[in-house]
Amino acid sequence: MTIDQPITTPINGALADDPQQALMKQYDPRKILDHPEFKVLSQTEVDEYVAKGDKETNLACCYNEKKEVHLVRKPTLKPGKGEVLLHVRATGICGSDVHFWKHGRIGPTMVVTAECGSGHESAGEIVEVGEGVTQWKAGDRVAIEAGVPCSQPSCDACRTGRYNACPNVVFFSTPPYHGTLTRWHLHPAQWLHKLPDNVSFEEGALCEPLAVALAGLERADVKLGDPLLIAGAGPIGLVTLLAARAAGCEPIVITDLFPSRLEFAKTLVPGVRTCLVDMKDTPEEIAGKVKKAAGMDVRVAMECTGVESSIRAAIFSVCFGGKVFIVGVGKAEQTYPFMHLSANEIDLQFQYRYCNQYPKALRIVSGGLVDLKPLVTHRFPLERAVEAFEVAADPKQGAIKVQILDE
Ligand SMILES: NC(=O)c1ccc[n+]([C@@H]2O[C@H](COP(=O)([O-])OP(=O)(O)OC[C@H]3O[C@@H](n4cnc5c(N)ncnc54)[C@H](O)[C@@H]3O)[C@@H](O)[C@H]2O)c1
Ligand SMILES: OC[C@H](O)C(O)[C@@H](O)CO
Repeated sequence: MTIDQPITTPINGALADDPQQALMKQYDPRKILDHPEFKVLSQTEVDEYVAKGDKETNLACCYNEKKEVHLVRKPTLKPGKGEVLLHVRATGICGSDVHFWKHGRIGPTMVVTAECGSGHESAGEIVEVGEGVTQWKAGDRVAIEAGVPCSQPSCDACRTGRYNACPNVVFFSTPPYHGTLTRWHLHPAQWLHKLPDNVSFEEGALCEPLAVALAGLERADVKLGDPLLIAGAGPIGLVTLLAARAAGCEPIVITDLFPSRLEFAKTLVPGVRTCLVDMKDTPEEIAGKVKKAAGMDVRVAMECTGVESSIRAAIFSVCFGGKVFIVGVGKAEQTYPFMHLSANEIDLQFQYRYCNQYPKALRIVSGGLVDLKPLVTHRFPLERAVEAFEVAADPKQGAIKVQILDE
């Protein structure tokens, strides 16, 4: 089933002889793009695969620099030393996947310059192990860690365990690296996490956004009984809500611009207090609503929108000595109320992905502290991944988490 293919041309200057860049070389996107098997598929060709009941071809979903999203046929590469080949069984569409499709970039460095495979919220089943892999066998069910750092002793970030800061991390579905929204995916054996028997592939895939939430709550140092604000009831705000409830925060106030998102939050966590934000509200007015809903100033605000006015509102919502923890990603330059921050000893803290969170996420889900299942509102087979993207990108569809499943 698998083909070995040498690297041909470099992309984005990613190739070098530096041992620290070995991983980037291993995941050089040109291995896929230059391969004779690689092909952008027309709808007719996709329909033919469906009509034949084909479950072998390596279909994947790519976005590109022309702001298109489509299915492609990819080569199925053979697992090398230390790698495994996975059958990806569930993948969630992340806001960043949609953003790369629609806008072609996130910030100055993550730029779509070619066909790029989407998806990094995935779980799957091992089908083949490469040389030297002893910890896994065919049939094992795993959550796929979305970012693989270089793990070189010369890398401070990796050596000290803060591997989200690794400058050479291969983060799947972040250009130039292809994603995990594909039928057959190669992955380093040590960056997989065994799914407990009572955790489904869908929940395993959701451990990626849960890892974001857990990293945030851990670094924000939230404690039992902390009054908490969560700004934004998108998937990240909602997994943060689930985890914050499990961590014992009380009261929790969640904000959003859409009543439907707040209603969803209430069904997810009964007892959560909600606060509808009007675009015309000033940050001080939003803070007034939040305090009224909480009945007090909150101690920590988990900001999950990245929107400047929402961050300002969070700053005005926290108590003296409180903290605004910014998970959301927004405008490159933003203005915050310096004197208010200073006179109230408010900490601002930021987050870039996560590290060391998957094992904890899986324990929490397996142990029943967090139920991720209700977050999946839409499911599509791999062959209909483009439709899945359209639903995820259209707010009128009311999706929370769209997942692509492959039997
Ligand atoms: N720091 C990280 O490592 C990391 C990781 C993943 C996601 N993110 C970021 O986290 C944010 C949330 O991700 P998501 O997938 O939930 O996004 P999303 O866009 O699906 O959800 C954002 C939610 O915030 C709401 N919102 C927007 N403006 C608001 C405002 N002014 N006040 C209140 N609510 C408002 C929206 O209605 C929406 O429901 C994004 O900015 C994303 O880029 C950061
Ligand atoms: O959870 C991880 C995030 O979605 C990624 O950092 C993404 O924003 C770009 O790589």
